[in-house]
Amino acid sequence: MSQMMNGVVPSWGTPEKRLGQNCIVQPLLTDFYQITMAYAYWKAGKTQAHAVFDLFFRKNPFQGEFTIFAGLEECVKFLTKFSYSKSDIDYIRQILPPSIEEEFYDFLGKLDARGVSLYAVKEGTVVFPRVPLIRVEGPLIVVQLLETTLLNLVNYASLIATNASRFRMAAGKLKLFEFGLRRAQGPDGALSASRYSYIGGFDGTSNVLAGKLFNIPVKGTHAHSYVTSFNNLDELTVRILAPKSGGAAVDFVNLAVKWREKLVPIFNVMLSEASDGELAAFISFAIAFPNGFLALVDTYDVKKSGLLNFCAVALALHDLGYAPVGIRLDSGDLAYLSIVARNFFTQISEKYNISSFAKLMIMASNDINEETILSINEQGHAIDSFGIGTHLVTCQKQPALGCVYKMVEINGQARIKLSHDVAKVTIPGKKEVYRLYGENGHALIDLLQISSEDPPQVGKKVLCRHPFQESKRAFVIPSKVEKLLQLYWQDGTIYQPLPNMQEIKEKVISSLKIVRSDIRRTLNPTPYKVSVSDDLYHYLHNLWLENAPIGELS
Ligand SMILES: Nc1ncnc2c1ncn2[C@@H]1O[C@H](COP(=O)(O)OP(=O)(O)OP(=O)(O)O)[C@@H](O)[C@H]1O
Ligand SMILES: O=P(O)(O)OC[C@H]1O[C@H](OP(=O)(O)OP(=O)(O)O)[C@H](O)[C@@H]1O
Ligand SMILES: O=C(O)c1cccnc1
Ligand SMILES: [Mg+2]
Repeated sequence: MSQMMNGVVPSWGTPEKRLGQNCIVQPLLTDFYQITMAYAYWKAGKTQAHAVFDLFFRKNPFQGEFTIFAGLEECVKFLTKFSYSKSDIDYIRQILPPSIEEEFYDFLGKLDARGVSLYAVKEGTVVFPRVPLIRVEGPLIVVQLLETTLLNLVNYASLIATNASRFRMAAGKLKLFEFGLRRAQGPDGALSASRYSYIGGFDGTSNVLAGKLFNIPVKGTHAHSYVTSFNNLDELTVRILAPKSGGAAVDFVNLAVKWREKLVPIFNVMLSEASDGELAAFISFAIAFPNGFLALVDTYDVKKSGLLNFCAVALALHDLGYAPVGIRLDSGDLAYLSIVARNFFTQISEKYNISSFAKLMIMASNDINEETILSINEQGHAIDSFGIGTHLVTCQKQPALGCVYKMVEINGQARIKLSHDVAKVTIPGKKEVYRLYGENGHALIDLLQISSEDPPQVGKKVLCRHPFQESKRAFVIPSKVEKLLQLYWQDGTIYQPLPNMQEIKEKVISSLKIVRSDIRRTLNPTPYKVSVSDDLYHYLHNLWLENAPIGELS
């Protein structure tokens, strides 16, 4: 059975949608320390301070070497409605100490994001460690207050989109359906999982609310409980079905039973081994959905019962002019059973001259992860689609992406965050990011520059340096230069149209194509290079020396 929602609804269209997932994305969806810092900044007279923050991550997830950036639309929408309501202020008053000056609450009540500018990489782009995905500029207090919410909106979205894109790469052209609602991290996790796995390459979801809110195709089969709820054929109260082209209804139960008897020699089983309850369940489901009959065949025994019962009902439907859809396997050796099923379908197709029978859909589910798909591919199989829940939505292999939000400039002065771990030292200053392409269309390197530097030019040699290892540098002559950070929000308006879900989905596909296959592969992928310009290299290291205290040995 399958349902597809039609009509193009922008993913942020109607007021109804605004009340959906996003009603919980509001200024109080933050860490308390942002609000205490806001007071301390205010008290310290920093209301006019102007800051620049970068949002970036340091390590790709899933032992991979790439990440898909997602969540931008939600970030921009958050800015459009960033302001504290009266009840928000009343609540903040309750949680802050009584010593807080009353004027601070007046100040908070008037805050909004009109003074903020937000630059970002396009949603759906393949991104790499240390590259600023979002640059936020504006009044210190406001841009600080945005930190937690922006990170929350980007981290899981990007993690899921990346996970989904990895499943997509493993599955090739096979269909992928997200079945994770029951296993997801709460209702919001589930909705985000459905939305961003669709962006990352899935074809549909079982999550009905996600379908309604985001216009994602909704798909579904049935559960084992539907099968176990039937004991025998006598229970069936509705027993007839009219042919698809109209006319008198026929005894559909009888038709299916006759087919089952005829099929017994093909399946080489004893009729007594096949479950009558399962046959009754399949018959009733086919009567309910004659045009979308897809049956779960592993409740009792795939070979001895499920496939035989399915084929009997599918052939009865075919007699009446309906096209059955296929089966779902949810246990056992999925590669092997899919081949067994396909062989039966092919035999029946040949014996009864029904070509469509050989192409019945075989869906597999049951705790599937990226490795299962890769292994099943190696073994050989006849699966057409996968239903994937737990491993996709919980990102079991790596449950969080570590995006951080770091101050890089205050009042025009660059800021650096030092660390004993060199990889954690921030790259200071307001920066631009350029993606430099080689002749074959593949991305060669990302280059971070101080924003006042001239952009690199096509055909002109540019020195790209490793940010921390002096000896690692390379000259690049780019065939194409792409400026990654674009302005999305300024002066209280959305500066350029936000792409819809379909466009973001396409961006993921086109963006992955520009990444070399050795960077994309699962096993020991090659790291992509992210570099700094020579000027930024010196700027960074001078500031590092200025800020690093000189120790004394004793
Ligand atoms: N051909 C295959 N190659 C690799 N992994 C497979 C293959 N077929 C199934 N799997 C995976 O093996 C695991 C089998 O799960 P498990 O051991 O719980 O058995 P099961 O089939 O679910 O049994 P049951 O439902 O009867 O308890 C699942 O994670 C499934 O995705
Ligand atoms: O395995 P996942 O990737 O999470 O995919 C979703 C699972 O959810 C359903 O059953 P459920 O696990 O609830 O019950 P069952 O496996 O015992 O049938 C379905 O049959 C899948 O097995
Ligand atoms: O429709 C299905 O088959 C389905 C939906 C959710 C979870 N497991 C299976
Ligand atoms: Mg299961």
